[in-house]
Amino acid sequence: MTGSVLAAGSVADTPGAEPVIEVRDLRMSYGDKEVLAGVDFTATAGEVLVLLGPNGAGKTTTIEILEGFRRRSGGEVRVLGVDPEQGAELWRARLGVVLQSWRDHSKWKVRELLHHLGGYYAEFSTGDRPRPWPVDELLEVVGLTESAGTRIARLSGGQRRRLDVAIGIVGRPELLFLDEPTVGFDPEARREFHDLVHRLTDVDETTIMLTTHDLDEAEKLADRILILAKGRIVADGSADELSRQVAGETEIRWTRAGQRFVHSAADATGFVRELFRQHGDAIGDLEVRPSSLEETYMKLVREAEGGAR
Ligand SMILES: Nc1ncnc2c1ncn2[C@@H]1O[C@H](COP(=O)(O)OP(=O)(O)OP(=O)(O)O)[C@@H](O)[C@H]1O
Repeated sequence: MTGSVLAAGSVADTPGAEPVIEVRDLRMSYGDKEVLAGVDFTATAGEVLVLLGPNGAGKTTTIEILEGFRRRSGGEVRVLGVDPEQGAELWRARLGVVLQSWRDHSKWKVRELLHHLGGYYAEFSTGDRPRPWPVDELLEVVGLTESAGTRIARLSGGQRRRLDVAIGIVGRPELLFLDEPTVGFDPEARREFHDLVHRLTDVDETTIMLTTHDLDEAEKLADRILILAKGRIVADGSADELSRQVAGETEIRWTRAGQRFVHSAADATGFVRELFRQHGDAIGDLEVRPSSLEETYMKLVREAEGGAR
């Protein structure tokens, strides 16, 4: 890997300039089956990246490779400046990983478990980032204060997921991976979780990479959305940037003579101009709506899969 664009130390002299995640031409096959066929992206400090893609696209595989839990077939990866396959204990302490629900330790009480796990991070404490997160503060942050003395086996699904998040952040990670974090959350828990994500990035400048199938959630949380399809990143940008990337999707609605009309146009401005030229004052209730993330997502995935638009 010597001489590559990812060579360690290439930008190390400029504090803060080094990307938190750098992925170049990442490839992964399971046996004969190629799941990742050349994935490229970067993440910078404090960004929230949302990885979207159809079932089986390779989102979990990608995240597991970045976490150092899975060996890649090819390509170059740096996470916090380190190849995850070489990641030592100190590197691991700087990462937070929220796995699917924490099933063991069901007899432990919430506070005990967090206190216990947090203990492992004390030796990695720094002036900038005192570790671990004080348990009471952490309980407050994830909304589990009232369940502090509850045995894990007795938590509801949503509370358990909050505990998963608490476990992921107890070491005050610089980079946090969340794989479908809000599955099973009720709307209130979901909103609180979104607030928590914003707090983590605002207060601690934590970089967050998460997967979800909830496009509304993606739109609310993401600084950048990555769409993975057919083994590649087929779109990379904010929700607005992605919708601009997809042409012909602006929806125009209006009423005229008591009737409702809907039309999709690539050149919405031109269409509206023509509409007024023809019908002028007869036009009412005009709405021009850029395509939703769902429409954009569907279109980009279908294009990647070579299907009909
Ligand atoms: N350990 C494994 N051995 C063989 N194939 C695997 C393994 N793990 C995943 N796969 C396959 O790789 C592909 C990608 O799986 P992955 O779980 O990464 O996708 P995903 O995008 O996270 O999917 P979902 O949205 O359904 O969670 C799937 O076809 C899956 O069956």
